Amino acid sequence: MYEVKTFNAIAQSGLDTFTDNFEINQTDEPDAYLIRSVNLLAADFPESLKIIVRAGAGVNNVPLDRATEKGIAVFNTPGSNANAVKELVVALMIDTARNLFAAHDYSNAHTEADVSQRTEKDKTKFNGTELAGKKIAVIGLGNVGSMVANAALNLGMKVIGYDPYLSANAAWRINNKVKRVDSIKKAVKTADFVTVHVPKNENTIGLIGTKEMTEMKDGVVLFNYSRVGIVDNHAAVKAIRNEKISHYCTDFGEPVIANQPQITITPHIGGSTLEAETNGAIQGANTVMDYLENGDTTHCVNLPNMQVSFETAYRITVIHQNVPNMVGQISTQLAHYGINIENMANAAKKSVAYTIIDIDGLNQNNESDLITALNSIVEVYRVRVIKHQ
Ligand SMILES: NC(=O)C1=CN([C@@H]2O[C@H](COP(=O)(O)OP(=O)(O)OC[C@H]3O[C@@H](n4cnc5c(N)ncnc54)[C@H](O)[C@@H]3O)[C@@H](O)[C@H]2O)C=CC1
Ligand SMILES: O=C(O)C(=O)COP(=O)(O)O
Repeated sequence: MYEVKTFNAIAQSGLDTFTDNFEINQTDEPDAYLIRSVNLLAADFPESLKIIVRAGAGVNNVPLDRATEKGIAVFNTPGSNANAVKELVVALMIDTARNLFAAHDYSNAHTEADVSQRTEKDKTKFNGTELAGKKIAVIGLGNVGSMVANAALNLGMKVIGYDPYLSANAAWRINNKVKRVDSIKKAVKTADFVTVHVPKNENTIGLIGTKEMTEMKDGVVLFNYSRVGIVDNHAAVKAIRNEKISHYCTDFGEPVIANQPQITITPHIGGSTLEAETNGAIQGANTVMDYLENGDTTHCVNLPNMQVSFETAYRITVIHQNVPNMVGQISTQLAHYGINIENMANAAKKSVAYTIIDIDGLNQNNESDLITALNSIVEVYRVRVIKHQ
């Protein structure tokens, strides 16, 4: 029986996905965390913890290097909430183009009797523009960005995309009418709307700052539905004052942008739909089960992605440093305990590697000695022995 501790609101349909081999509880010694936006950057992890699954996209709330060194695999559920973000960005583009929030506030501002009078009175104040024919720059063309780009094309917009690290899979999803360019400057130069859909990391903090805003067209509408800090909010406030930006929409409030008519702040609700929460929770539960029962690492963000069919009675998995002679050291220990390897796979991702060893026989008396011996290899972060279900 594996124990799963949850943080944040995890959809019941996801919790119901777990089989009887898993128990959801708030134990201090869980095998798995299933989380959303909880900030774990300063958290201590219990020794029992083997996997953290972020139901959603962004893993900037998890200390990835520290998790790796503790032998904890970290996963996300890519794409599970992308459509929700896309629809919100499209809604806000229409809102800003048609002055929807201001029009709503105007109609309701006074007494009930005023509402009908106001219906015709000042409507020219709220004249808008249409999206068709306008240009949008999409920075980051992954799960969310590709959907925003394709939706914008369907609305009759011209779309320019910038993503220097685009995966082949993501590239297939993008309509070939999206014009791809090789710099942010080229992407934003003539765009009426600029939207950013990149992960938050050391390379993307301040990705859109004063310099990039200066390169934008006067009157641009800017969106940050990625993370706080990817767009420099201080620079955005200045650019609004200078009439460079006409409206800024973001999912991440900060005091510097509070209570300003040209700034729309939503309280991090990009992925908050019934459908997205359901997708993320079900995908997350399946990920927890697959890793704990099979050792597979599809969509793992800190280990190489491996999927090896589990045909034998036992599987040994080892998370270790990516240095020479690891496979040699591991197989020497297995030989020492008289264990014959049926199948072995090894892959690396930057400084970390993952080895899967399938075996048919394991003397139960030797199991803990074997684990101790493998764990005593200094470059090893974690060893697990999984019994075939
Ligand atoms: N507001 C909300 O509720 C939500 C926010 N997000 C945020 O949006 C981000 C993107 O989400 P997904 O599209 O699902 O992730 P993704 O991983 O599918 O796509 C991210 C894309 O950004 C690209 N990229 C990375 N660095 C870049 C750079 N410097 N310049 C241009 N492109 C760059 C990558 O190549 C990738 O194609 C997440 O990391 C998360 O922070 C995601 C979902 C919900
Ligand atoms: O998936 C993401 O990256 C999100 O930002 C969604 O966050 P949430 O799960 O709604 O707290």
